[in-house]
Amino acid sequence: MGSLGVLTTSVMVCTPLMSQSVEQMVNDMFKAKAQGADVVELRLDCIKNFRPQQELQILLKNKPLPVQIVYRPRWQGGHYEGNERARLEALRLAIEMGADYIDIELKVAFDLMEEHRRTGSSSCKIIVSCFLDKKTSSEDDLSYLVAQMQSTGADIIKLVASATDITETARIFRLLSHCQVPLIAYSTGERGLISQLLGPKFGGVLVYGSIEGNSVPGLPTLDCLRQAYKVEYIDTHTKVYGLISKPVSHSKGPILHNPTFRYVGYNGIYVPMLVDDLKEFFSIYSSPDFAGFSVGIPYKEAVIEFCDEVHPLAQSIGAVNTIIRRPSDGKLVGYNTDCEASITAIEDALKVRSFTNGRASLPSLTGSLFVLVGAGGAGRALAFGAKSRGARVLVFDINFDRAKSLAKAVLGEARPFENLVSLQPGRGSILANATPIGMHPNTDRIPVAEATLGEYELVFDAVYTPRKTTLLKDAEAAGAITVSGVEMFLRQAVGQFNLFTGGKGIFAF
Ligand SMILES: O=C1C[C@@](O)(C(=O)O)C[C@@H](O)[C@@H]1O
Repeated sequence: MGSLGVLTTSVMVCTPLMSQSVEQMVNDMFKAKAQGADVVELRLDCIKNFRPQQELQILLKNKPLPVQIVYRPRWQGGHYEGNERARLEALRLAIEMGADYIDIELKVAFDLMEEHRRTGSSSCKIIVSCFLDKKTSSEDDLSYLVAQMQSTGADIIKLVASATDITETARIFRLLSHCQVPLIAYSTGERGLISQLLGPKFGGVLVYGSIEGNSVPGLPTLDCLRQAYKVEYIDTHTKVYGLISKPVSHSKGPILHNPTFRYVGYNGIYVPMLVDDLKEFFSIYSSPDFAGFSVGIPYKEAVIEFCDEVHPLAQSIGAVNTIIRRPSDGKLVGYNTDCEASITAIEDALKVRSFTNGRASLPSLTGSLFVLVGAGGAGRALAFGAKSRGARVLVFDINFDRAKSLAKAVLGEARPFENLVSLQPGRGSILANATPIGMHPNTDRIPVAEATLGEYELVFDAVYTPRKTTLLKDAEAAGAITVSGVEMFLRQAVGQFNLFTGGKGIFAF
């Protein structure tokens, strides 16, 4: 097992503040400090009717931690629309007044740097920055820009590119690894999030995090960076694990796997990966640094094609939710930890009910009717689990062919989705939802008719955000035993964690 990453003192966590008034900006600086920021970026261009002379003084006098001053013009994606001379004058003033860092755009950097060198006795460090808008830039373009920024003599350079696909972020990692000058580089948006989280592994000097309640897409919160990811422990040896999914932001995987890695002293990080194209993804992130993956909706079946080997259970289910890059030969090996996770969660709930009712015999699924809604990756795992315990599986899916094919594989039955609302399953049946119906943000939907819920002995929902879905609430009201997707989530994650760390039986239920 790897050892915990080395505590790096070089990575700084910075909070961009876009407050609209100076008072709010000062308040937010204190909030950022309390939440773990090392430095704040003050976006002067967001302050309404900003008056540099008076207001810079207030900001710099009251700063509780080092500040980066940014006065971003419209032509670089900011809000400042006024005169360019006045803007540069404000930046000069900030240097004189004791700003710790000034951010200047590449286009104006040569002149300002020259002036700073001539007059410069100040300790203010200059960040030369460049923002690339929507269109994707080639790696050569990016390297050229970095070289240009470096040639200004900047203390730090900053490059921000938008990412239309997670694979574009790999360019950022290569730039970070090769740059001679301290480099801040990241891709924006949800697809670029890993550039923030993994930046320190590849040599990035700064990670951005937002204060609670001011969330920005693609920007983790300070609390998340400090508590879940512990960015200060990420080093070049840190192994990367990620959840490949779309959507991905609902996952609780990062807040479960990261602290657990640390708890057992394993130098790993687990990050959400919003993937659009599996083929492209696996071809780009093929290095041993990317040591393993969880697989979420909608990719659990499709991902099999990209595995070099598939564990027999996952092969028979036809769905993989865990992939390990085998250290000895780099091959991708697929597993399924969903199947045992979901079935044992259901069995344990039945056992608990049986004990509390004082029944002598242990309940079993043998012979029960198992009504499954959703024949995707999670549904397949449930169907195979139920079948292995001797249940009769009845499958519904909006895609009837998909339902039929799963029913055939588990010697069960498929019925058209429209029939689900009128299904009368009979007492003692089990209902399992394996569709995203009811998942955040569309939490008020349920996959079956509420009136039929009273017939089920147990209702399971694979959805775990929210923890208690509307389906589970209604089922509980109808008297059924309910099993939350959180149970399945935790159990599959334990299986995954043991595979990731190679530490057989570290945790078990
Ligand atoms: O179904 C799930 C949940 C999950 O997608 C998540 O949300 O973290 C992770 C998957 O590995 C697992 O099979």
